Amino acid sequence: MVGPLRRLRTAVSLSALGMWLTVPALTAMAAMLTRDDEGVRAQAVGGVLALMLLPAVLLAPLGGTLAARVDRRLMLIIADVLRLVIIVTVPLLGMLPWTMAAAFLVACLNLLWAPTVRASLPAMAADEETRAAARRSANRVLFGPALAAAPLFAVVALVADATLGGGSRAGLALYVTAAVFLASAVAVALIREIPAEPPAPVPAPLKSLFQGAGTAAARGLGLAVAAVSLAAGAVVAVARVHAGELGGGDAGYGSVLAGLVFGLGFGLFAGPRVLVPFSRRRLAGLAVVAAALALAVIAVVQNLVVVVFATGFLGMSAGAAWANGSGVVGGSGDGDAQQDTRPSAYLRSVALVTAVVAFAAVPLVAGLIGSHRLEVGGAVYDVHGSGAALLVAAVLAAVFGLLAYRRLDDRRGIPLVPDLRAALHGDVYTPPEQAAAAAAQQRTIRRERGVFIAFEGGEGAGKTTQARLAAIWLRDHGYDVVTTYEPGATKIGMRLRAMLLDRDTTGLSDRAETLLYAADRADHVANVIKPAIERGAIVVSDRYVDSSLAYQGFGRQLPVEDIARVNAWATGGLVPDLTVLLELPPQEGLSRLSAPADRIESESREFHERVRQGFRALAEADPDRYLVLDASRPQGELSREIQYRIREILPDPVPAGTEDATSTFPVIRDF
Ligand SMILES: Nc1ncnc2c1ncn2[C@@H]1O[C@H](COP(=O)(O)OP(=O)(O)O)[C@@H](O)[C@H]1O
Ligand SMILES: Cc1cn([C@H]2C[C@H](O)[C@@H](COP(=O)(O)OP(=O)(O)O)O2)c(=O)[nH]c1=O
Repeated sequence: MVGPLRRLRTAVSLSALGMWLTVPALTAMAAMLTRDDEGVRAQAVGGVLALMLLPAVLLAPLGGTLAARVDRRLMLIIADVLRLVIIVTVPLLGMLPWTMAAAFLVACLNLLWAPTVRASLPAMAADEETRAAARRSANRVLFGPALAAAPLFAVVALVADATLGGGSRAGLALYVTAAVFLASAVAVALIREIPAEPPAPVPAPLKSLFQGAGTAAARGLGLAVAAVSLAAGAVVAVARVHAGELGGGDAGYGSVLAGLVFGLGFGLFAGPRVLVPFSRRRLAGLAVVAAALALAVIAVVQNLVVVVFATGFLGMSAGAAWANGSGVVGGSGDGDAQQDTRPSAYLRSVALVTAVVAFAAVPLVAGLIGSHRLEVGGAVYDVHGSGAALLVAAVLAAVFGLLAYRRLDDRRGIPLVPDLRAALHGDVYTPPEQAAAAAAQQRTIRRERGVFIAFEGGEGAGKTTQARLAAIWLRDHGYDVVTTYEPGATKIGMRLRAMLLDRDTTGLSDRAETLLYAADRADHVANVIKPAIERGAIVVSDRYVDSSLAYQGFGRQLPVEDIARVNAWATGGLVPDLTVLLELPPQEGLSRLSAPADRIESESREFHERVRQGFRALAEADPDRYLVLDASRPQGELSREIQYRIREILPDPVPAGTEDATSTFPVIRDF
């Protein structure tokens, strides 16, 4: 049954193409019929557009109910044929009132046709899986052809310009549209049967609007949606007239519409996928403001190419605002009636009603303002009514957008620019005060527990020696000390160490090596370091995270931030209280070693030099946490310096609470 489904999809796509073509074709006709009076012209175009949306606002549920009563195949054919007939009569009669009536009637037929399509596509599917896919693809079938319709209209307009005289130009697009409907009707007729599936109920836009948003987030988004719908609606409403003023004609009009639909499609697709660490709500608000700015550019810059690109940007911003916004309220955002929620129905109603208002009001305002020639300081400006009306709409959209941004903002008090910059680098921004407070809190928490000291440095720098000396000294002072090392301090760790350091391990990728060290570390922290710290012990570790940053980051030249992130996750963010860095030229350290070189030790000289520089850079970036020592100095001197520094961070050797216990100790008296 996949065959018939595909055939139906093709037929319906053709019909959808016809539906989208009627928009520019009918508006162009209206513009042509009123070409002598600029004010009337803008209003005629806006009127046609508003009439095309009005049925969706007023009659949407009725269309759905009616569609459910008639045989689907018949309904699709009737809708195609009637639309064809109406469209063909428009250029034949060449009258504005009929053009406007045609817009309304075609839109009513669209209203019968669209729910039929939604119910028919899944019904043609053979099994449940294809049925679900067909249901999901219904939007693509209905809206996708808009992408083809705008450029097709532009091409038809160019052809008409080149071949036909003034009066019949706008007619060609309508004849093409009629032909597309005819092709669709024939294609549907060739399909033998379309089984019925119970139709999904179509919500009433005005009722949704009246019922309200339901949630505060949806109310904020309502403002955002109103703003982008106003911006996009304003452009569409005056695009024909504005393109004419900029010397573009119908082809220019088609290009502007193409810019809008392609931008919109791209924004809907890419919107949720960009700047992933960034707040979706903030992004939705910003996208609205961007759309308003694009509208201002369209209003002010009198150049058709700029206008086309700015319209594309406007569409993209509007799409991104919609996609991110409807994600916030949990709606499907793509008009899928199957999973409709109250907020998403509300948002769609807001979009629809605002667009109708924009279609009707923006040309009216344009007509009221009219065209003027301004002379400011010798320079002459042509002020077109359409441009001025767009500017008014842009200001309104910007105000709505800013209000929406403020209402939606879920990161109040966090400055936008660093937040954006961090998101561009793939991070979530934390303000310095917050980060410092968190770090301080972490430090006090750790202090109340145990202490964690790491020894770092290149090969043969003396880490093992100094860690051992420090542990002996601490134990002498009555501390519970755990000495440990990386890699390989746990059972699993030992096996990882063997893999990592065995010279027979060949071809291990740098990333895999990083992850194996991190895996060893995760096990080490969970099973050795953390339990010891929690019971109040002092942990002395020979190597820790910084080794990975230096060896795998600087040595292997992998992105250091990535390694830091992986290790932060592996260790649950455990950072040493003190890191002792023993600094030594690699040649000197390597020459101290007696055992045969392992896999890492036998790396090149440049590798070890980079590791050394890496350690230095890490220490410089966080001087409070590091004690950097010249490891070529005598052992005794070094261990004394280390002791001085450790003393500063040591807790009271008698654990807190012990004194209380002692004071209540029964006194032993000698009777
Ligand atoms: N400050 C020092 N000066 C000279 N030799 C040292 C010093 N510290 C350690 N050594 C020697 O260098 C070698 C490597 O020391 P070790 O502590 O195992 O280094 P690491 O653990 O950093 O690889 C050992 O033979 C050790 O005795
Ligand atoms: C902990 C760790 C070690 N290494 C390397 C550095 C060393 O060359 C090697 C083993 O550590 P090392 O301390 O040199 O072991 P030993 O002193 O017992 O030979 O592992 C990394 O590359 N990344 C890491 O994260």
